[in-house]
Amino acid sequence: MATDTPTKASVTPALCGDLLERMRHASPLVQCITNYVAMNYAANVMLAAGASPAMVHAPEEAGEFARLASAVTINIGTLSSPWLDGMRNAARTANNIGRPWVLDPVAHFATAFRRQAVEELVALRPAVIRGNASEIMALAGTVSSGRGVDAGDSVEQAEASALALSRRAQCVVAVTGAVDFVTDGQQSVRISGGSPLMPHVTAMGCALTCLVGAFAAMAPQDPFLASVTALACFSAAGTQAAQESSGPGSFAWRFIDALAALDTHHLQTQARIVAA
Ligand SMILES: Nc1ncnc2c1ncn2[C@@H]1O[C@H](COP(=O)(O)OP(=O)(O)OP(=O)(O)O)[C@@H](O)[C@H]1O
Ligand SMILES: Cc1ncsc1CCO
Ligand SMILES: [Mg+2]
Repeated sequence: MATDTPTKASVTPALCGDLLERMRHASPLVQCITNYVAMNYAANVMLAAGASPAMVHAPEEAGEFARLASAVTINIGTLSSPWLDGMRNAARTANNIGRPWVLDPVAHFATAFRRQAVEELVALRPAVIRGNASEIMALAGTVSSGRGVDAGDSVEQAEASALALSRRAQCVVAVTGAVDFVTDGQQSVRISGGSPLMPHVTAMGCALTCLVGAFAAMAPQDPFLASVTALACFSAAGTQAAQESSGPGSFAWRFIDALAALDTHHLQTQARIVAA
């Protein structure tokens, strides 16, 4: 299908391929504060892609560790007070020393604790917010149908919210689902591919957030390119893995193999990135 279709946006599959190559070569250290569910899968996804993940979240060390990392990712999936302290410390350090950090506002609309935590974290200036459609709609103040960690809305329904959130929070917003949407408030793209099996494997979105961090580490001045590249890698690996999978179990491990085997040329010729 449409391969290297020129986009009005500044991102092309060729640029994504170059960034993948550079990321693999540098293998950036990324501090991933993610949830108990995602930790193992996300670390394996990062290693398969070529990054170096470290799941470091304790409040006593999260801020100190952020100094060592080239990017930080923060996911509130299994939030608790001490974890929130660690998140604050890491986000503050990242800001102070100019490291990009990525926010995944898992089910932030569900409880007052989560809502307040995410409000505070958004104020700490993430470079990218990555979430599913319901999470992004709710964060923009739109009525949404999310239930727990799963989306109840389509990405299409969330696009206007993503744009509004991007302008308000002054960051890139990446909404994922059947066709992903990424915007920095000025330029937007849609990325298609992947597989309907993906929402049936827990923590794929959380792992993707970590991968956005890996690319942001390599392109701190261009979080839009970093986000699109991570999403394009997931789409390409997801399409590939689904061809041989008999269900979500085999898909989960085949996806890791497909990500490790994803070559730059394949990404450059097969990525389906279209200006929105
Ligand atoms: N129906 C679908 N078809 C193709 N790809 C999909 C589909 N749904 C989700 N994806 C892909 O799955 C990945 C994870 O996105 P998703 O929106 O499911 O995250 P999430 O809801 O935050 O997941 P989790 O909270 O379980 O980590 C993305 O790469 C996205 O493009
Ligand atoms: C299932 C689940 N519960 C809290 S976080 C998480 C991983 C998917 O977001
Ligand atoms: Mg999620």
